[in-house]
Amino acid sequence: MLELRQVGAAYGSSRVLFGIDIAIAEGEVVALLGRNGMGKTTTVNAIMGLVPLTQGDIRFSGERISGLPPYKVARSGLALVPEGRQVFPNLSVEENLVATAANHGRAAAPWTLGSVYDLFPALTPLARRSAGLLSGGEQQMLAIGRALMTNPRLLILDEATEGLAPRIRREIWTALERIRGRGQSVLVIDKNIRMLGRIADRHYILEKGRIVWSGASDRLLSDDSLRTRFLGA
Ligand SMILES: Nc1ncnc2c1ncn2[C@@H]1O[C@H](COP(=O)(O)OP(=O)(O)OP(=O)(O)O)[C@@H](O)[C@H]1O
Repeated sequence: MLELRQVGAAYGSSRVLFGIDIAIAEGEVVALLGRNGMGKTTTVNAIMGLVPLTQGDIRFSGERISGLPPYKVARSGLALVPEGRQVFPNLSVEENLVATAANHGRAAAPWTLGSVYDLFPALTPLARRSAGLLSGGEQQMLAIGRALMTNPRLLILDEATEGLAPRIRREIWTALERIRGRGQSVLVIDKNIRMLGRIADRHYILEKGRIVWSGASDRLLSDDSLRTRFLGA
């Protein structure tokens, strides 16, 4: 469904990605791993059209999406929950959820307000509260809920559990398991290798802008030297 072929990207003259190949099939949950500064966020920003490519191309459902502006990439059925959870602070929770709602992926059983509140019950009593007044964890749930309401064919999560209290992290991981259970395709960046090992089908490890390893969860979890070498974990 998503295919990156020899993707390169740079900020000005500073090259960050050097010919990356990634493939995600329909219904797969794939993790992108690597230490800080290795190019994970740049990769997802390149997918979303937020960073221009210096080489290679990106295809989604067979169509070339590299070179398209971000709104067209989103319309093709991709949704990114960026680092630092971006919600509209002056809109209520419910207004945030409906503001960009759509069915870009033409889902047969689309996400609705009801199914998002069911996924994140903590949001239900907050429906009318301004999003800017929510805690960090509630804002993250809202950011994920808002992305789901666009009914993306591929959901991309960049550090969705970063900086949150353990209880909230657990709620988000549980929600991700349920999202996965609906057959949603997901590309996820996170530092929690154990949880990713449970949730993701396959993993890619980025090191200085290159994919240095890819494989299934059991291989990642059983190979201590691999994790120490590339992830410091
Ligand atoms: N807007 C920018 N302008 C210039 N350089 C940038 C910019 N954003 C990131 N970089 C650099 O690109 C490299 C890759 O950064 P990126 O954010 O993609 O890494 P990451 O793997 O997502 O790391 P982290 O976990 O810290 O977010 C780093 O060396 C970073 O300093």
